[in-house]
Amino acid sequence: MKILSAAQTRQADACTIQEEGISSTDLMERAAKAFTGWFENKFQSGTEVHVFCGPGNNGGDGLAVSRLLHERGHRVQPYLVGDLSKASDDFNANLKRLPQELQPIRVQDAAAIPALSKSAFIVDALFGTGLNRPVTGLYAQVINSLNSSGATIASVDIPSGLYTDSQTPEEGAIIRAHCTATFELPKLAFLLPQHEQFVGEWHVVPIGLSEEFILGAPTNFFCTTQEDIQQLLKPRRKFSHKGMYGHALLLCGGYGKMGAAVLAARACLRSGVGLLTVQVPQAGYSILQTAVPEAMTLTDKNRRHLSELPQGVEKYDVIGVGPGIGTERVTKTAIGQLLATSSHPLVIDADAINLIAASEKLKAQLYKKKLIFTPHPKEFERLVGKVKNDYDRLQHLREFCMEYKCYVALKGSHTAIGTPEGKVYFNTTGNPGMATGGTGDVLTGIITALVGQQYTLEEACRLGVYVHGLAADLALQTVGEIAMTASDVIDHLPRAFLHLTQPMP
Ligand SMILES: NC(=O)C1=CN([C@@H]2O[C@H](COP(=O)(O)OP(=O)(O)OC[C@H]3O[C@@H](n4cnc5c(N)ncnc54)[C@H](OP(=O)(O)O)[C@@H]3O)[C@@H](O)[C@H]2O)[C@@H](O)CC1
Ligand SMILES: Nc1ncnc2c1ncn2[C@@H]1O[C@H](COP(=O)(O)OP(=O)(O)O)[C@@H](O)[C@H]1O
Ligand SMILES: [K+]
Repeated sequence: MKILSAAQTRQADACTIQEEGISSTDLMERAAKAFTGWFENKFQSGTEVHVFCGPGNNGGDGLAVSRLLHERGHRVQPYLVGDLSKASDDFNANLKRLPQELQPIRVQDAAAIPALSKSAFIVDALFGTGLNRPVTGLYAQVINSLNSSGATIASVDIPSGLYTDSQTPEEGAIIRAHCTATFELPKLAFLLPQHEQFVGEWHVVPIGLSEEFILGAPTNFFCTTQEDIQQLLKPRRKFSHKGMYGHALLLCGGYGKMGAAVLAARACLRSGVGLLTVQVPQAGYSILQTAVPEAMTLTDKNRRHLSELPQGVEKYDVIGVGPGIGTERVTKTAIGQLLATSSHPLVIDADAINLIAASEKLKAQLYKKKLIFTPHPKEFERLVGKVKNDYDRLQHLREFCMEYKCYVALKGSHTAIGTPEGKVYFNTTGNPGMATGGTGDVLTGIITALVGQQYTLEEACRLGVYVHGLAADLALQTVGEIAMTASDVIDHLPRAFLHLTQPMP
């Protein structure tokens, strides 16, 4: 699913109106109905709803929502905020359509807002994607007052004051919504951790914008949907054998961190790899053989750390390296050898990233390789330097991938997958139960297995990250967020793959 800019969203609205031969008021009615349906579904009926409307079309939506909620039996109070001399035509049309009983309150001073009960609902329709400067003055006072009211805030399209696709200036006030229903497509701002406090839980509500326009609109940003992933999955062939699903090598584990190798290996095997060899320091031999009998185990000459590559490293179809390996000098030498000798795809995680990040010599060896990096945000900053904010991080992600022609799965709540073409795919599965040691090792194992099965590097990243989060979402039903461990995620990989391979409805 594409993510469009604010400007493209306006064009999509205009194009839809022209294509369908409808008026902009008709499209607004559609948007208001979609919001109202979502709101009622979420909050049930009979509630007290205060709708705050700004002067533009977002405010117009608010007025239409007020009318529709009133018709459906809610106790509704609309508010008109600010200078109405500039009100949009569709705002005015919807103001006229308000029934007699709904007398709006004019707010020209934040003091005009009555105290709202904590059980009340606020619909935030002050500004949408047409915001063109930071919110200050009266509007900021209103926003601050609503934020501190304690009532539940539901934003129409986007929390008012938040920029859709670029950094909101610090001086601008922003609504802190509990939830947001956005029209047709997710907005880039929703996917960034720095906006969690503003956006809350968000949902996309379709309003039938022009498919043709969306299809042709250029963008670098996408959200991965289940449908996208189901189209990527390759069924196993009846006469296939293990040799057709790749022989993967994992270089993982170190003294005291052999669990990282076990987790990556178990996840790799649960993700369909044909054969798996794991090389661990000598101290890990019995651990691996006992914990993961399906994997072949090689030992390093070093007792505690990775220090060498196995013989015949070229025979493996893919190599996953990093979890638990530490940053000893001997390990750095081994990573250097790996980058120098292997022509096969590498999945590079954890301390392998840290070692590369700290060495210009190793970085210089990254060119012309088939590489996937799976850093968390700290590891990513070690690679690219300190970032200023989440937009800056995205820009660094795109530049790093374009420079080294590599893939990076930048992990987080919405893991962002950067590609050599400068595109970014945001993941939509996963939950905070995954914020626990070892879940990243699981991801390394999954992606390594998928590359081994001849998925392209891009497919392996998107599918791997999606199924990793899906397994955790399925684990929620039995273990919940608090008790979830990395092993629970592995244990739910079978259900996650089953879920994806079942026929689409
Ligand atoms: N187009 C369609 O058909 C559909 C659109 N839809 C809905 O429309 C929304 C977009 O509407 P929009 O483009 O009218 O912009 P909107 O967000 O209401 O704000 C613009 C107004 O605010 C003002 N203003 C801006 N920044 C300001 C600031 N910091 N402080 C103070 N004022 C500021 C600006 O005035 P000016 O810049 O001239 O001062 C102008 O008056 C979209 O999110 C969706 O909800 C849906 O109904 C589907 C159909
Ligand atoms: N709040 C969250 N919501 C969704 N996914 C999360 C959340 N926190 C962490 N994750 C996922 O969990 C994994 C954590 O990886 P990482 O930090 O490398 O852990 P470790 O190094 O302990 O294995 C990543 O895939 C990340 O996307
Ligand atoms: K809004």
